[in-house]
Amino acid sequence: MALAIEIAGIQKRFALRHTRSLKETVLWLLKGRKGDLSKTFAALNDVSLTVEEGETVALLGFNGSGKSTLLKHISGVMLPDTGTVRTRGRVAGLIEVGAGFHPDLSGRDNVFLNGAILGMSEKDIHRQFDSIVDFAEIGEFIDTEVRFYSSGMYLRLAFSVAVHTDPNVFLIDEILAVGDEPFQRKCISKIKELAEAGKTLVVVSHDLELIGQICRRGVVLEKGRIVHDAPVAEAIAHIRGQ
Ligand SMILES: Nc1ncnc2c1ncn2[C@@H]1O[C@H](COP(=O)(O)OP(=O)(O)OP(=O)(O)O)[C@@H](O)[C@H]1O
Repeated sequence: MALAIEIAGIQKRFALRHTRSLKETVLWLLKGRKGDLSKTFAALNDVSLTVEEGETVALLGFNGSGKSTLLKHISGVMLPDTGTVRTRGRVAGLIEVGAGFHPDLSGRDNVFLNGAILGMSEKDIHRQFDSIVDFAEIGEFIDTEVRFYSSGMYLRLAFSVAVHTDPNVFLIDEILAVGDEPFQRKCISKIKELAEAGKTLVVVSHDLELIGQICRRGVVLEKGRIVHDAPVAEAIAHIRGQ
């Protein structure tokens, strides 16, 4: 099997923003700005992960463990400080609701904008347009500017565009939570369909029941490091401390 995702030794540091006292700042200036005034921490630390084509992987871990940051590196919206991330084929999904949408454009224009960002040709988007709007159940609101959309409506349109791009690698962050129950069910069955069609899935969720249904493999992160990589039931048991 070919690799869909290959992550080698990545590190990502963020600044810990906290207010410095006037004294600390003056001392720092007097010392000729030597040293770093702001502290940093590693949100991802020496993370290596390979995912084969067709695998369904859950990223698990407590709040702040680095799951979303890792997903953003796979999608390419974030770059590592060191190490490499390689993906094969078209990568799409839902990481942040509304990312890639322009608030002043209508739903219709955003379908074209977002579809293009995700690598669809204009012809493809025209061909799929009705199906995208049908799946999203946006109806007559398709010509409304998306800044007037509710978060659930954003999610519907973004999810619908993403699944219609025919991605090789599909990424999903917690995001489904803003959809209502019928739409969530519809998304979950679509995600299962993608998995059955041999697409690679990487899912971040605290809903362990759902994760158990969708994914076969579970990767557990703790303070920016991978601490467990196992069949999903085992990874879930690890998270639950069993
Ligand atoms: N752009 C950023 N700038 C600074 N710090 C960030 C940034 N993005 C994430 N972080 C920090 O990196 C750490 C990991 O965040 P991340 O969102 O990846 O965690 P997570 O495992 O997805 O958490 P949760 O389960 O709460 O969603 C957190 O401490 C977070 O505050």
